[in-house]
Amino acid sequence: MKERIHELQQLLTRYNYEYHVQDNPSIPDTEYDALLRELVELEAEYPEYKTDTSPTVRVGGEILSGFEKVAHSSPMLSLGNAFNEEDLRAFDQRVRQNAGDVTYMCELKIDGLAVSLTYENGLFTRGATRGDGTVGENITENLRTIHAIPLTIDSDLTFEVRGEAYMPKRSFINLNETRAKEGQQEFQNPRNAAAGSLRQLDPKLAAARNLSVFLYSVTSPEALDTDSQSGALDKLDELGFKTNRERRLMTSIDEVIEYVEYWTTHRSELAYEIDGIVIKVNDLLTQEELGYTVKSPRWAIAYKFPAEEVVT
Ligand SMILES: NC(=O)c1cnc(N)c2cc(Br)sc12
Repeated sequence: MKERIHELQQLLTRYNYEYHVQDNPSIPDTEYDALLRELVELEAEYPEYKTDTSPTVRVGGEILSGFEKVAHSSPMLSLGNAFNEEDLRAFDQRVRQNAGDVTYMCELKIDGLAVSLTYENGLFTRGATRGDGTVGENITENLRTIHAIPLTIDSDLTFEVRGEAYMPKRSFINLNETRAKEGQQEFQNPRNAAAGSLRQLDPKLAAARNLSVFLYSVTSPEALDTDSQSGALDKLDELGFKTNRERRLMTSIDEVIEYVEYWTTHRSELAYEIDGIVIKVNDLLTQEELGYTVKSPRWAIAYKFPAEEVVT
Protein backbone atom coordinates (compact mmCIF):
# COMPACT_ATOMS: atom_id res chain seq x y z
CA MET A 1 0.00 0.00 0.00
CA LYS A 2 2.90 2.36 0.74
CA GLU A 3 4.11 1.89 -2.84
CA ARG A 4 0.71 2.83 -4.29
CA ILE A 5 0.52 5.96 -2.08
CA HIS A 6 4.07 7.01 -3.06
CA GLU A 7 3.33 6.30 -6.73
CA LEU A 8 0.14 8.41 -6.61
CA GLN A 9 1.94 11.29 -4.84
CA GLN A 10 4.58 11.35 -7.58
CA LEU A 11 2.04 10.92 -10.41
CA LEU A 12 -0.23 13.71 -9.16
CA THR A 13 2.70 16.07 -8.58
CA ARG A 14 3.73 15.48 -12.19
CA TYR A 15 0.19 15.93 -13.55
CA ASN A 16 -0.21 19.10 -11.46
CA TYR A 17 3.00 20.47 -13.03
CA GLU A 18 1.85 19.64 -16.58
CA TYR A 19 -1.57 21.27 -16.02
CA HIS A 20 -0.70 24.36 -13.95
CA VAL A 21 2.85 25.18 -15.02
CA GLN A 22 3.07 23.91 -18.60
CA ASP A 23 -0.59 24.50 -19.51
CA ASN A 24 -0.32 21.13 -21.22
CA PRO A 25 -2.04 18.27 -19.29
CA SER A 26 -1.31 14.74 -20.56
CA ILE A 27 -4.45 13.20 -18.98
CA PRO A 28 -8.11 14.33 -18.89
CA ASP A 29 -9.31 16.15 -15.74
CA THR A 30 -11.61 13.23 -14.91
CA GLU A 31 -8.61 10.88 -14.60
CA TYR A 32 -6.69 13.46 -12.50
CA ASP A 33 -9.69 13.83 -10.16
CA ALA A 34 -10.08 10.04 -9.82
CA LEU A 35 -6.40 9.62 -8.92
CA LEU A 36 -6.59 12.51 -6.43
CA ARG A 37 -9.69 10.95 -4.78
CA GLU A 38 -7.87 7.60 -4.54
CA LEU A 39 -4.85 9.28 -2.86
CA VAL A 40 -7.04 11.26 -0.42
CA GLU A 41 -8.78 8.00 0.63
CA LEU A 42 -5.50 6.06 0.97
CA GLU A 43 -3.83 8.87 2.99
CA ALA A 44 -6.89 8.97 5.27
CA GLU A 45 -6.54 5.20 5.80
CA TYR A 46 -2.74 5.30 6.20
CA PRO A 47 -2.00 8.79 7.63
CA GLU A 48 1.56 7.71 8.44
CA TYR A 49 2.31 8.04 4.71
CA LYS A 50 0.70 11.48 4.33
CA THR A 51 3.67 13.87 3.91
CA ASP A 52 3.12 17.61 4.12
CA THR A 53 4.31 17.93 0.50
CA SER A 54 1.69 15.54 -0.80
CA PRO A 55 -0.42 17.00 -3.65
CA THR A 56 -3.44 16.52 -1.38
CA VAL A 57 -2.29 19.07 1.20
CA ARG A 58 -2.44 22.31 -0.74
CA VAL A 59 -5.30 23.72 1.30
CA GLY A 60 -4.11 24.24 4.87
CA GLY A 61 -6.05 23.63 8.03
CA GLU A 62 -6.82 26.47 10.38
CA ILE A 63 -8.17 29.94 9.66
CA LEU A 64 -5.57 32.53 10.60
CA SER A 65 -6.36 35.42 12.97
CA GLY A 66 -3.97 37.69 11.04
CA PHE A 67 -0.78 37.69 8.96
CA GLU A 68 2.57 37.97 10.72
CA LYS A 69 5.05 40.51 9.41
CA VAL A 70 8.16 39.12 7.74
CA ALA A 71 11.39 40.89 6.75
CA HIS A 72 12.64 40.29 3.19
CA SER A 73 16.20 38.98 2.80
CA SER A 74 16.81 41.87 0.38
CA PRO A 75 14.45 44.75 -0.55
CA MET A 76 11.74 44.06 -3.11
CA LEU A 77 12.32 47.08 -5.29
CA SER A 78 9.97 49.12 -7.40
CA LEU A 79 10.92 50.10 -10.93
CA GLY A 80 11.40 53.50 -12.52
CA ASN A 81 8.76 54.18 -15.18
CA ALA A 82 8.87 55.06 -18.87
CA PHE A 83 5.74 56.36 -20.58
CA ASN A 84 6.84 56.87 -24.17
CA GLU A 85 9.56 56.20 -26.74
CA GLU A 86 11.57 59.23 -25.61
CA ASP A 87 11.74 57.88 -22.02
CA LEU A 88 12.90 54.51 -23.34
CA ARG A 89 15.64 56.07 -25.47
CA ALA A 90 16.77 58.20 -22.51
CA PHE A 91 16.99 55.03 -20.37
CA ASP A 92 19.03 53.33 -23.11
CA GLN A 93 21.35 56.35 -23.35
CA ARG A 94 22.03 56.33 -19.59
CA VAL A 95 22.73 52.61 -19.62
CA ARG A 96 25.09 52.78 -22.60
CA GLN A 97 26.93 55.79 -21.18
CA ASN A 98 27.78 53.76 -18.06
CA ALA A 99 27.94 50.20 -19.37
CA GLY A 100 28.61 50.40 -23.08
CA ASP A 101 27.01 47.79 -25.33
CA VAL A 102 24.28 45.78 -23.53
CA THR A 103 21.63 43.17 -24.30
CA TYR A 104 18.16 43.75 -22.84
CA MET A 105 15.80 41.11 -21.45
CA CYS A 106 12.20 42.22 -22.12
CA GLU A 107 9.41 40.69 -20.01
CA LEU A 108 5.67 41.32 -19.77
CA LYS A 109 4.73 43.33 -16.67
CA ILE A 110 2.05 41.16 -15.02
CA ASP A 111 -0.77 43.14 -13.40
CA GLY A 112 -0.98 41.21 -10.13
CA LEU A 113 0.63 41.13 -6.71
CA ALA A 114 4.39 40.82 -6.13
CA VAL A 115 5.25 37.79 -3.97
CA SER A 116 8.41 36.26 -2.58
CA LEU A 117 8.77 32.46 -2.20
CA THR A 118 11.44 30.89 0.03
CA TYR A 119 12.66 27.35 -0.61
CA GLU A 120 14.84 25.60 1.97
CA ASN A 121 16.55 22.38 0.86
CA GLY A 122 14.05 22.15 -1.97
CA LEU A 123 10.93 22.64 0.18
CA PHE A 124 8.56 25.62 -0.14
CA THR A 125 8.77 27.01 3.43
CA ARG A 126 7.53 30.61 3.25
CA GLY A 127 5.60 32.98 1.02
CA ALA A 128 5.23 36.71 1.55
CA THR A 129 3.70 39.81 -0.01
CA ARG A 130 5.96 42.72 -1.03
CA GLY A 131 4.52 44.97 1.71
CA ASP A 132 6.58 48.17 1.78
CA GLY A 133 9.46 46.45 0.00
CA THR A 134 11.35 45.74 3.24
CA VAL A 135 8.67 44.06 5.37
CA GLY A 136 5.83 42.00 3.93
CA GLU A 137 3.07 39.72 5.26
CA ASN A 138 3.44 35.97 5.69
CA ILE A 139 0.81 34.46 3.35
CA THR A 140 2.40 31.02 3.02
CA GLU A 141 -0.85 29.09 3.59
CA ASN A 142 -2.62 31.05 0.83
CA LEU A 143 0.26 30.72 -1.63
CA ARG A 144 0.36 26.95 -1.06
CA THR A 145 -3.11 26.82 -2.62
CA ILE A 146 -1.73 28.17 -5.94
CA HIS A 147 -1.15 25.00 -8.00
CA ALA A 148 1.49 26.73 -10.16
CA ILE A 149 3.70 27.05 -7.07
CA PRO A 150 5.67 23.80 -6.51
CA LEU A 151 5.59 22.55 -2.88
CA THR A 152 8.93 20.85 -3.50
CA ILE A 153 11.56 21.25 -6.18
CA ASP A 154 13.91 18.55 -7.43
CA SER A 155 16.99 20.13 -5.82
CA ASP A 156 18.27 20.71 -2.28
CA LEU A 157 18.79 24.40 -3.05
CA THR A 158 17.95 27.08 -0.48
CA PHE A 159 16.99 30.39 -2.13
CA GLU A 160 14.25 32.96 -2.58
CA VAL A 161 12.36 33.38 -5.84
CA ARG A 162 10.16 36.35 -6.67
CA GLY A 163 7.29 36.85 -9.04
CA GLU A 164 3.75 38.05 -9.54
CA ALA A 165 0.62 36.24 -8.33
CA TYR A 166 -2.31 37.00 -10.61
CA MET A 167 -5.89 36.04 -11.45
CA PRO A 168 -6.40 34.91 -15.08
CA LYS A 169 -9.01 36.96 -16.97
CA ARG A 170 -11.37 33.97 -17.26
CA SER A 171 -11.30 33.33 -13.49
CA PHE A 172 -11.93 37.04 -12.88
CA ILE A 173 -15.03 37.05 -15.11
CA ASN A 174 -16.39 33.87 -13.47
CA LEU A 175 -15.72 35.21 -9.96
CA ASN A 176 -17.55 38.50 -10.64
CA GLU A 177 -20.51 36.65 -12.21
CA THR A 178 -20.80 34.57 -9.02
CA ARG A 179 -20.46 37.64 -6.79
CA ALA A 180 -23.10 39.54 -8.79
CA LYS A 181 -25.50 36.57 -8.43
CA GLU A 182 -24.83 36.50 -4.67
CA GLY A 183 -25.39 40.26 -4.44
CA GLN A 184 -21.74 40.80 -3.43
CA GLN A 185 -19.57 43.74 -4.48
CA GLU A 186 -17.75 42.89 -7.75
CA PHE A 187 -13.99 43.32 -8.04
CA GLN A 188 -12.79 46.28 -10.10
CA ASN A 189 -10.05 44.36 -11.95
CA PRO A 190 -8.07 41.07 -11.74
CA ARG A 191 -5.32 42.73 -9.73
CA ASN A 192 -7.68 43.75 -6.94
CA ALA A 193 -9.31 40.30 -7.07
CA ALA A 194 -5.90 38.60 -6.71
CA ALA A 195 -4.93 40.92 -3.83
CA GLY A 196 -8.28 40.36 -2.12
CA SER A 197 -7.89 36.58 -2.52
CA LEU A 198 -4.40 36.48 -0.99
CA ARG A 199 -5.60 38.61 1.94
CA GLN A 200 -8.16 35.96 2.92
CA LEU A 201 -7.46 34.57 6.41
CA ASP A 202 -9.13 31.28 5.45
CA PRO A 203 -6.94 29.39 2.91
CA LYS A 204 -10.05 27.57 1.63
CA LEU A 205 -11.33 30.89 0.26
CA ALA A 206 -7.98 31.66 -1.42
CA ALA A 207 -7.93 28.13 -2.88
CA ALA A 208 -11.27 28.75 -4.58
CA ARG A 209 -9.98 31.79 -6.52
CA ASN A 210 -7.93 29.96 -9.23
CA LEU A 211 -4.89 32.18 -8.87
CA SER A 212 -1.66 31.58 -10.75
CA VAL A 213 1.86 33.01 -10.71
CA PHE A 214 4.73 33.99 -13.01
CA LEU A 215 8.20 33.94 -11.41
CA TYR A 216 10.85 36.32 -12.68
CA SER A 217 13.81 36.69 -10.37
CA VAL A 218 15.94 35.01 -7.72
CA THR A 219 17.72 36.76 -4.87
CA SER A 220 20.84 34.65 -5.21
CA PRO A 221 21.56 34.03 -8.92
CA GLU A 222 24.89 32.48 -7.92
CA ALA A 223 22.88 29.69 -6.26
CA LEU A 224 21.45 28.96 -9.70
CA ASP A 225 24.92 29.20 -11.24
CA THR A 226 23.93 31.77 -13.85
CA ASP A 227 25.30 35.16 -14.94
CA SER A 228 22.26 36.57 -16.81
CA GLN A 229 18.58 37.26 -16.34
CA SER A 230 17.78 34.97 -19.29
CA GLY A 231 19.88 32.22 -17.69
CA ALA A 232 18.11 32.68 -14.35
CA LEU A 233 14.70 32.33 -16.02
CA ASP A 234 15.81 29.20 -17.91
CA LYS A 235 17.04 27.71 -14.62
CA LEU A 236 13.71 28.51 -12.96
CA ASP A 237 12.02 26.61 -15.83
CA GLU A 238 14.32 23.63 -15.23
CA LEU A 239 13.46 23.68 -11.50
CA GLY A 240 9.75 23.43 -12.32
CA PHE A 241 8.72 27.05 -11.79
CA LYS A 242 6.24 28.84 -14.04
CA THR A 243 7.84 31.70 -15.98
CA ASN A 244 6.39 33.82 -18.76
CA ARG A 245 7.16 32.53 -22.25
CA GLU A 246 6.75 35.89 -24.02
CA ARG A 247 10.18 37.09 -22.81
CA ARG A 248 12.64 38.15 -25.51
CA LEU A 249 16.30 39.14 -25.60
CA MET A 250 16.96 42.35 -27.54
CA THR A 251 20.21 43.94 -28.69
CA SER A 252 18.89 47.45 -29.40
CA ILE A 253 16.36 49.92 -28.00
CA ASP A 254 14.73 49.97 -31.47
CA GLU A 255 13.88 46.29 -31.03
CA VAL A 256 12.60 47.04 -27.52
CA ILE A 257 10.32 49.76 -28.91
CA GLU A 258 8.98 47.34 -31.55
CA TYR A 259 8.23 44.76 -28.82
CA VAL A 260 6.50 47.45 -26.69
CA GLU A 261 4.40 48.56 -29.69
CA TYR A 262 3.44 44.93 -30.45
CA TRP A 263 2.13 44.25 -26.93
CA THR A 264 0.44 47.64 -26.69
CA THR A 265 -1.98 46.41 -29.38
CA HIS A 266 -1.92 42.63 -28.70
CA ARG A 267 -2.17 42.44 -24.90
CA SER A 268 -5.96 41.90 -25.11
CA GLU A 269 -5.19 38.44 -26.61
CA LEU A 270 -3.39 37.31 -23.42
CA ALA A 271 -5.17 35.13 -20.82
CA TYR A 272 -3.98 37.52 -18.08
CA GLU A 273 -3.67 41.28 -17.67
CA ILE A 274 -0.41 43.15 -18.13
CA ASP A 275 0.13 46.86 -17.43
CA GLY A 276 3.45 47.29 -19.21
CA ILE A 277 6.78 45.82 -20.22
CA VAL A 278 9.84 45.41 -17.97
CA ILE A 279 13.17 46.03 -19.69
CA LYS A 280 16.28 44.78 -17.88
CA VAL A 281 19.96 44.72 -18.71
CA ASN A 282 20.46 40.96 -19.19
CA ASP A 283 24.01 40.56 -17.83
CA LEU A 284 23.97 40.28 -14.01
CA LEU A 285 27.48 41.66 -13.54
CA THR A 286 26.53 44.75 -15.58
CA GLN A 287 23.41 45.09 -13.42
CA GLU A 288 25.63 45.24 -10.33
CA GLU A 289 27.93 47.78 -12.00
CA LEU A 290 24.96 50.03 -12.83
CA GLY A 291 23.57 49.62 -9.30
CA TYR A 292 20.55 51.33 -7.79
CA THR A 293 19.13 54.78 -7.08
CA VAL A 294 17.54 55.32 -3.65
CA LYS A 295 14.48 53.29 -4.60
CA SER A 296 15.00 51.48 -7.89
CA PRO A 297 17.56 49.76 -10.11
CA ARG A 298 19.43 51.75 -12.78
CA TRP A 299 19.58 48.57 -14.89
CA ALA A 300 15.82 48.22 -15.45
CA ILE A 301 12.79 50.28 -16.35
CA ALA A 302 9.05 49.60 -16.54
CA TYR A 303 7.33 50.88 -19.65
CA LYS A 304 3.69 51.58 -18.64
CA PHE A 305 0.93 51.26 -21.23
CA PRO A 306 -1.27 54.36 -21.55
CA ALA A 307 -4.44 53.95 -19.43
CA GLU A 308 -7.00 52.30 -21.72
CA GLU A 309 -9.82 54.69 -22.57
CA VAL A 310 -12.94 53.20 -20.96
CA VAL A 311 -15.25 51.94 -23.67
CA THR A 312 -18.60 53.42 -22.64
N1 LIG B 1 9.17 40.10 -15.33
C1 LIG B 1 9.32 41.04 -14.42
O1 LIG B 1 10.42 41.42 -14.03
C2 LIG B 1 8.10 41.63 -13.80
C3 LIG B 1 6.85 41.23 -14.25
N2 LIG B 1 5.72 41.75 -13.71
C4 LIG B 1 5.77 42.67 -12.72
N3 LIG B 1 4.61 43.16 -12.23
C5 LIG B 1 7.02 43.11 -12.22
C6 LIG B 1 7.27 44.05 -11.17
C7 LIG B 1 8.60 44.20 -10.93
BR1 LIG B 1 9.36 45.33 -9.61
S1 LIG B 1 9.56 43.24 -11.95
C8 LIG B 1 8.17 42.57 -12.77
